[in-house]
Amino acid sequence: FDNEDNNQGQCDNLCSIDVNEIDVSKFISGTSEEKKEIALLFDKTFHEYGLIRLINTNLTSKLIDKAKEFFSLDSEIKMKYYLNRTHLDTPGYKPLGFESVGNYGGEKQTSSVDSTEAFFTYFKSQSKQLNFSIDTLPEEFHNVIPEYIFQSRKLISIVHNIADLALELDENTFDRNYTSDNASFSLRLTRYLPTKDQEEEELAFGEHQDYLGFTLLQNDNVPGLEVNMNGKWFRVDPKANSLLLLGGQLIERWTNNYWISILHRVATVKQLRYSALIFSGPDLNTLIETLPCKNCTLTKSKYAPVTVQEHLKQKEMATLHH
Ligand SMILES: O=C(O)CCC(=O)C(=O)O
Ligand SMILES: [Fe+2]
Repeated sequence: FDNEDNNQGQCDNLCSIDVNEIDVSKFISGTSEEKKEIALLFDKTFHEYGLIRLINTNLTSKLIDKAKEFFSLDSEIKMKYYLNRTHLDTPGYKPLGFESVGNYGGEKQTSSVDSTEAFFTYFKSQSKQLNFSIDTLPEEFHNVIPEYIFQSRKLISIVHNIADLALELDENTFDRNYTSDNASFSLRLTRYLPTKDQEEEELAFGEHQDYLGFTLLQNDNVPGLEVNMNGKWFRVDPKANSLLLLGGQLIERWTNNYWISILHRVATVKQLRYSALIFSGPDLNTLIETLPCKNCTLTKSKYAPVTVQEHLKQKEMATLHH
C-alpha cells in the first residue's frame, strides 16, 4: 500500500491509495508454497487495511454492460420489476428516490436528492438451482445474472479458502457456514447519477461498513469510491479487469477485530457510475463467535456471540434510528 500522491503533497482533494493485489488464478493453480505466500499477503492486508484487489478472477464485466442497458430503459419498463420487500426471493428494481441510501451519519451528508437506482437479486445456495424463476428477471439479465451468481459464489469459496489458510484454520472453516439454503447472498447492481455541477462535494452513498461476510465490488472505470484508513479518507481509483474485496462486520466479529471491516463511502462524480456488488452472508442461524485463530484469541473476545439473524436485526434497528 502506498499513498500514491502523498509525496507531491498535492492530492487536490483526497489522496488516492494503491491497493494490494492478489492473483486468484495463481492461487488456484499455485504450489502450496505459492498459496501460502498469497495467504500471508491476504492476512497482512486484512489486518492493516481491510481491503484487497483481486485480479484474474472468473468474473467478467458483461454484467455491468447489461446493467447499463437495463438502467437506460424507460422508467415505466423498469417499474414493472419494482422490488417487493416482502418477497425478497423475487429480484427487483429500486427506483430513484425510493429510499435515501446509506444516510448513516458521518461528517459528510449524502445528497439530499437520492441519486441512485438499483436492481437487487437475493440468492441462497451454491447450487445452480436458483431460488427464483428466470422469468422474473428483465430480459437483459436472463443470461448474465444466473452466470454471475454462480461464478461469484465460486469466487467467494476461493476467498474463504484463502482466509482459512491465512488464519491457519482447518480447511472449510469459513465456507461450511454458507452452504445451506439459509445463507444470505445478494447481488446489488447500482447506477449513480452524476452531480449537477455543485460547488459542494456530496456523497452518493454515505459512510458505512458492510454488514455481513466478504463483499465483492466491481465498478466500471469511474472513480467515486472512498475508504477510511486510520481516520483518514482516501480515493480508490478504478482499475480495469479487477474486483475489490472488503470484509463486512461479521469478519470483524469472527476475528475479534484482528481483521478490519473497512469504512467506505461513494462520492458523487461528474459521470454516470455503475457498480455490481455481491454481499455474502452465512446461514442465518450460524453463531458468530471468535474463531480459534492465534491472532484472534490474543485478547478476550470483544463481542458476545450472535447469530447472523440477530446481527441483521440489530443493524436494521440501527438504520431505522438514523
Ligand atoms: O458502489 C460502490 O462502489 C460501493 C457501494 C457500497 O459500498 C455498498 O453498496 O455497500
Ligand atoms: Fe458497502
